[in-house]
Amino acid sequence: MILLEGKNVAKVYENDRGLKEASFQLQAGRILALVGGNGAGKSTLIRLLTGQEKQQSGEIIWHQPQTIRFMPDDVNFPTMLTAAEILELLASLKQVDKYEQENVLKRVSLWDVRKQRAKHFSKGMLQRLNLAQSLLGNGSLLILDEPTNGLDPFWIAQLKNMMLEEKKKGNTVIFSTHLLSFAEEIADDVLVLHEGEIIISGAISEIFLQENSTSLEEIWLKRLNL
Ligand SMILES: Nc1ncnc2c1ncn2[C@@H]1O[C@H](COP(=O)(O)OP(=O)(O)OP(=O)(O)O)[C@@H](O)[C@H]1O
Repeated sequence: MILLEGKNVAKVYENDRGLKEASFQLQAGRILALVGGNGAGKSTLIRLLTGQEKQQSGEIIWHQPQTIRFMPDDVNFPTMLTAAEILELLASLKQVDKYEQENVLKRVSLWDVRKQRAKHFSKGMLQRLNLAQSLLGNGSLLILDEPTNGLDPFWIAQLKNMMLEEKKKGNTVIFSTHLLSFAEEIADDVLVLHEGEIIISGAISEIFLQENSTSLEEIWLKRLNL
């Protein structure tokens, strides 16, 4: 089932970077990887999907209205607050009760340190708090911008499980990453961006069949004639 369609969607900044006339279809109930190098346009596309920015031209047509849960890549928590206070603040915006807050803090192993101020947290702990806030609530579309940033291999494996749990519940997951292997392992669909343009898109299994390859890296390099 189609979740949304983008038709010639463009958001180009003054430096001529951003997203250039992208057309795409995203499927509901699946895991989609937005892949690309630095500055490829992944976060720009995510900001358009979350409504943080508006495209300059083209349109995004939602076939199914969604409540979005979002994990940004550049979160600035008020670190004078404790982890529990930060989560409570964000939970109140989503009207999420104490029980769910406790569950989610346990899920990311921050329950024992919930009374510590976030300024004493490591990068990985802050990223887990960021993940925790995105898991709160019932939004059927979970968007994660570079969720593996700062996470060690154990937590990357946990993150994978959480994403698969979301899919099992019937939710849609969209995430951005530089890590092709992570995308291959977890995603059903992929959209590869390069300098603001989509160079590969579709179901990963079908792309592998068509390209007679089982490596996104190989296909990506071939597309770029490298
Ligand atoms: N607010 C902005 N003003 C000017 N240029 C911007 C702005 N936001 C993004 N850009 C430019 O658009 C391009 C795409 O940026 P974007 O953040 O979407 O890339 P990305 O694929 O998420 O990259 P990264 O992996 O490095 O986070 C970049 O070259 C960046 O310089």
